[in-house]
Amino acid sequence: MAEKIYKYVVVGGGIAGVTCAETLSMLCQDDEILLITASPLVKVITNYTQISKTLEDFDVEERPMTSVETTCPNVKVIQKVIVSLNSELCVVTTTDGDEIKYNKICICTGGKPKVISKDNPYVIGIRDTESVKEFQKRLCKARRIIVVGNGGIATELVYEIEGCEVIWAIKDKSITSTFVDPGAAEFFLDKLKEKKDSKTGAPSKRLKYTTDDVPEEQPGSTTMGGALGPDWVRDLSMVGSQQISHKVHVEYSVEVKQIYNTEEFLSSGKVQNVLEGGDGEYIEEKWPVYVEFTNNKVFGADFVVSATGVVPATDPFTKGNQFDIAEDGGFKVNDKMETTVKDVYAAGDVCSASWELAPHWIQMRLWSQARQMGSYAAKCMVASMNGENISMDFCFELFAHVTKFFNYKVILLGNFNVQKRDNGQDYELLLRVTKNVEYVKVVLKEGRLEGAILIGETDLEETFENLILNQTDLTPFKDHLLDPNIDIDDFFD
Ligand SMILES: Cc1cc2nc3c(=O)[nH]c(=O)nc-3n(C[C@H](O)[C@H](O)[C@H](O)COP(=O)(O)OP(=O)(O)OC[C@H]3O[C@@H](n4cnc5c(N)ncnc54)[C@H](O)[C@@H]3O)c2cc1C
Ligand SMILES: NC(=O)C1=CN([C@@H]2O[C@H](COP(=O)(O)OP(=O)(O)OC[C@H]3O[C@@H](n4cnc5c(N)ncnc54)[C@H](OP(=O)(O)O)[C@@H]3O)[C@@H](O)[C@H]2O)C=CC1
Repeated sequence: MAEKIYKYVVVGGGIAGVTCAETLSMLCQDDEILLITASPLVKVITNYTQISKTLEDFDVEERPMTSVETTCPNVKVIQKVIVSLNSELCVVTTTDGDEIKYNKICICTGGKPKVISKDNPYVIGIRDTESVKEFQKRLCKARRIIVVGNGGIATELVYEIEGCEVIWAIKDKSITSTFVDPGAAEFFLDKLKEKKDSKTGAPSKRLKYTTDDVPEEQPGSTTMGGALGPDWVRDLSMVGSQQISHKVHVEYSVEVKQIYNTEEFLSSGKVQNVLEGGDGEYIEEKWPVYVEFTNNKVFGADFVVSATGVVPATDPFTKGNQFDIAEDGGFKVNDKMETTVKDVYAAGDVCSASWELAPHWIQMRLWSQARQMGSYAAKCMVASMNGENISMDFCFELFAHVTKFFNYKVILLGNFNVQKRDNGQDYELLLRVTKNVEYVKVVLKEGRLEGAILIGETDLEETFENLILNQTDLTPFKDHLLDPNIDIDDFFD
């Protein structure tokens, strides 16, 4: 019998992989598509709505992997971990020695948390459902934890945790710096100090599956499940062991210098630093772990959460293959989502966009981009198979992200933090702030809109999106752009 060769293979059961497989299934209804996932639960997008040209909203559900076969009958899903790729022979090998042949393959293996002091038992990272369970198990007994990092996970955690003191250690001079500017950070600070009565927002109505509902993971497998995403904190109990509501201390402009266990610390001769740096009231207590920061202050805690970003999970594929790897560790992909190895595509957190990026688009490892890349990669694979040309998807024209921080709606558009700075160009910032209600910042370059940060219910997103895309010269209207008494939609009609 002839050896089976799959025309299309997709690796990864996260948003990028599942979207890629679903799109392939739709485009090639006569072909069998193989989706290989290490995790028994896959991530599926539901309730997708396009809010505007580039802004999108959707829910994400974790479902048993077989659900993809139900909705896409020409997709076969198997739970296996890929350990190597032979790109010459177009074969991937799994932990149990199975060899799978492909014509075209898309790697969507996501990322792993970039955990500081990875082997320290008191330091944990958060990525998937299992790691959150571990976090909750520890939190319910904890009186104080240290959260290191200043991005999405840290921001969501420090806002949600109750009944446990949080020391939030950040490298920067302002909070949430991966997403917002210092002005918006200041706007958020009130919420950080606010006493929380109970969880705000409606509980998620989504179905929840756990790994107990599905077959066991393969023995010996350490591969993680898909990354968590929007709303991951909403249904979770984030309560420690103390009778306190919400107590966060931000330690600014620091990095971790050293981590000690109790014995190491007590014999280190640095006990005095706790008195100087921490709240003196805790000096009598013994903590399981002590963290010394670069400002020489030391804080004791029950455990440390390292929310310090992700490293693309390229490992099993790189050995013996000539992949170009970007500085951030991802597979470099071109404008057709092709890696530098023939017939190998990559999408989602595992890849690094290495085409000439549109002026108002940046890559951030986000749920929406995983979906967009997975879908576009599938289209590129099919176009290549059919010898057709394909133009870049419109979603890569403008960076657009909707999320929620400190219970505010947050919309980020374009070059919102002047991440892409043209040297020699003057950028002008316009601001409109109403304390506890909204924060609006726009970035102008030569009178044209470059980007915007919209916090609160501003209703400005669609107009600003158009202004960035059209590059309208706003010089004559600049003074009215953020005037709350002017209906900006009418202004530009
Ligand atoms: C706590 C948390 C909160 C987040 N919140 C948001 C948010 O609010 N908004 C937002 O936009 N983004 C958010 N993100 C980011 C978002 O979740 C990711 O960008 C996105 O899910 C990445 O999808 P992916 O498919 O590329 O990778 P993943 O979801 O990581 O999926 C990778 C898949 O590959 C599989 N795999 C890995 N290695 C192998 C292998 N060797 N063999 C076979 N299979 C393998 C894994 O099991 C998994 O199924 C959050 C991330 C985290 C961790
Ligand atoms: N609502 C949303 O949109 C959310 C999105 N996410 C996404 O999930 C992924 C994982 O989240 P997260 O881990 O928070 O990653 P992020 O990339 O959002 O943030 C990581 C943070 O850790 C800092 N950092 C990196 N290394 C160190 C270090 N050694 N010591 C101290 N700080 C360090 C980074 O600073 P620097 O940048 O200076 O290196 C950055 O502030 C990200 O892709 C994120 O975008 C997560 C939660 C919510």
